[in-house]
Amino acid sequence: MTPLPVAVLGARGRMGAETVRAVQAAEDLELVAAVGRGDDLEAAAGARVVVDFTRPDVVMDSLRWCLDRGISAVVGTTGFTDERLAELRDRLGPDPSVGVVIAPNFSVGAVLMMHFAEQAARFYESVEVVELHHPDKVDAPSGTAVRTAERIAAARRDAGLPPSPDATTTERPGARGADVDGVRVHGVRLRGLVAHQEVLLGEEGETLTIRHDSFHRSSFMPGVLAAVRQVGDHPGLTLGIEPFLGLDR
Ligand SMILES: NC(=O)C1=CN([C@@H]2O[C@H](COP(=O)(O)OP(=O)(O)OC[C@H]3O[C@@H](n4cnc5c(N)ncnc54)[C@H](OP(=O)(O)O)[C@@H]3O)[C@@H](O)[C@H]2O)C=CC1
Ligand SMILES: O=C(O)C1=N[C@H](C(=O)O)C[C@H](O)C1
Repeated sequence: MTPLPVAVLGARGRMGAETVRAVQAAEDLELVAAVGRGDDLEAAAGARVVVDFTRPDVVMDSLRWCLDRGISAVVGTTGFTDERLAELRDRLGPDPSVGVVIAPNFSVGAVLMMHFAEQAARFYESVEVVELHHPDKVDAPSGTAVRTAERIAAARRDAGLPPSPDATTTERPGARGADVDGVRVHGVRLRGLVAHQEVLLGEEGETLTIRHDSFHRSSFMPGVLAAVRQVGDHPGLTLGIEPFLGLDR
């Protein structure tokens, strides 16, 4: 079997370096380029799949480059707005020949945490999200927290639930977190942490806490490799790795 040629962008970063190691260790994959800031992107031209763990401000240029060359992409970089997704759908066109997977979180536990939170959302009057990360993270709230809040908000809307109760009338800016689709999201940045999230749900007399912890970036690799192996069979835009885990049914 010929190994699948893979390039990693952001290869000297925290996630990129972990991905380089994971691709090198996989017998069915071949690392053909490890591209960091300042390197020529053309080095990745021989890849069938590009993995991007760079920065929200550079990822779109890399994706345009991939799509212009018919290369599939697996993207963990955060910062995908509706406008960005619309541009990608537009570029992929009605009959795409390549796939783009954009996942806010590749860890199986985090995907399950979002799934469970969505299931639980309709049963509780109150819900808030707390995301906790290492202090070198540049974006807040995390992409995972934004996606979790959006999914919770949609589930609450479908169930006809009103906004979570909140009597706050005076507030220091930020004290109640960010409002994401009507769900409060709080961010913690603390040395020693990697990537963690709690979804707190409350009803009269009880609470439910759904917590996920990534203690090491190796936790993201099974999801990254599953997406790399399958993206070619999923032409067009795929959001999240749920289809690769059988969680979209
Ligand atoms: N989906 C998921 O499961 C996960 C997603 N992430 C996301 O992935 C992204 C990266 O995270 P992380 O690895 O911690 O961040 P890092 O800052 O450690 O890595 C980003 C790397 O990209 C490099 N870079 C910047 N510009 C370019 C460019 N034009 N071409 C190639 N490389 C470039 C940076 O170089 P330099 O430092 O020199 O600027 C840096 O080495 C973030 O958006 C983060 O939120 C993180 C963990 C899991
Ligand atoms: O920057 C990180 O570290 C992480 N970023 C992603 C996010 O913003 O959700 C995924 C994970 O939380 C780690």
